Amino acid sequence: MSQTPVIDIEGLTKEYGRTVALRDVALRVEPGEIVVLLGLSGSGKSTLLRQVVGLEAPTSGRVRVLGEEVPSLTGRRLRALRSRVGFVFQQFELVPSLTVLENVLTGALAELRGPRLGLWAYPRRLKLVALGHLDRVGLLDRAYQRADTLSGGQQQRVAIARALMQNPEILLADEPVASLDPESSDQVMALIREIAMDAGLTVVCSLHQVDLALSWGDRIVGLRHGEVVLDTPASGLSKTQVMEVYGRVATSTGELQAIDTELAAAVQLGSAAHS
Ligand SMILES: Nc1ncnc2c1ncn2[C@@H]1O[C@H](COP(=O)(O)OP(=O)(O)OP(=O)(O)O)[C@@H](O)[C@H]1O
Repeated sequence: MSQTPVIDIEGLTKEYGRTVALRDVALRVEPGEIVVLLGLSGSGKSTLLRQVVGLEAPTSGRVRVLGEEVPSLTGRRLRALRSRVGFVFQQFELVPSLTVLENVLTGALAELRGPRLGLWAYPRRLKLVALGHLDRVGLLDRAYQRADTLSGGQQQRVAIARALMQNPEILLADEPVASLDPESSDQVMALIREIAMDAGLTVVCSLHQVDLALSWGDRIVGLRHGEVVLDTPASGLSKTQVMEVYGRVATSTGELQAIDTELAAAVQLGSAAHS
């Protein structure tokens, strides 16, 4: 018997003027699944993630998340839903001049209602929780350092610790490794997967690298021009099969070239990692 999905999207269309960013998208995500949204730039990945937390209204369709009809939520009920969904971004979005620990603590601001200036302003209980999350992401020894003194991969791990402060049921990650080198990318994706498995978190993560999607996702949902063109378990799937799907649906030489370039880069990275 299938469980109640944590995300249940049907017939979702989002238009920005004449641009159709999402067209009749259906996506059902079960508790604990790690779903990778895979697609070239502009395929609609970020738009879809924004819909999950009600950052924008859909043009049409249904978006149900954790049992709530997201487009109908406003005010306190929308904030309540968002507090159950952690978000990690490509550019980390840390406050550079604050310490690592303060950045993690900002993840609890919704619970505290209102800003806090300085470490002393946070309850000791939350500071201990934040230090625990920093330990979990391997950065306990950096707690009192300014965030901007860390590497990109470390900053993304701080952002993950910050998201964990919400004790989320879903983690959304929008191209979390797009600014990182291959080694840090792998580390961050491994960490997201480990944390999700430990905590029973549901993850929806957008990526444009086929290799990473196959290594770290349970399921791959391929988007192209706002439409779902692939929805399949990752295990047993080869890079060539993924690219074949994109190849079949590519409509222009330019698009095929972009796909080829991404595939070549993925193959190169894969062979470099294994040599
Ligand atoms: N606020 C907006 N206003 C107008 N058009 C938008 C807006 N947001 C997204 N779009 C358009 O919608 C389409 C999908 O964009 P989206 O950012 O969701 O793609 P993406 O797959 O996340 O791309 P990337 O990997 O580059 O982030 C694109 O054509 C984009 O230009």
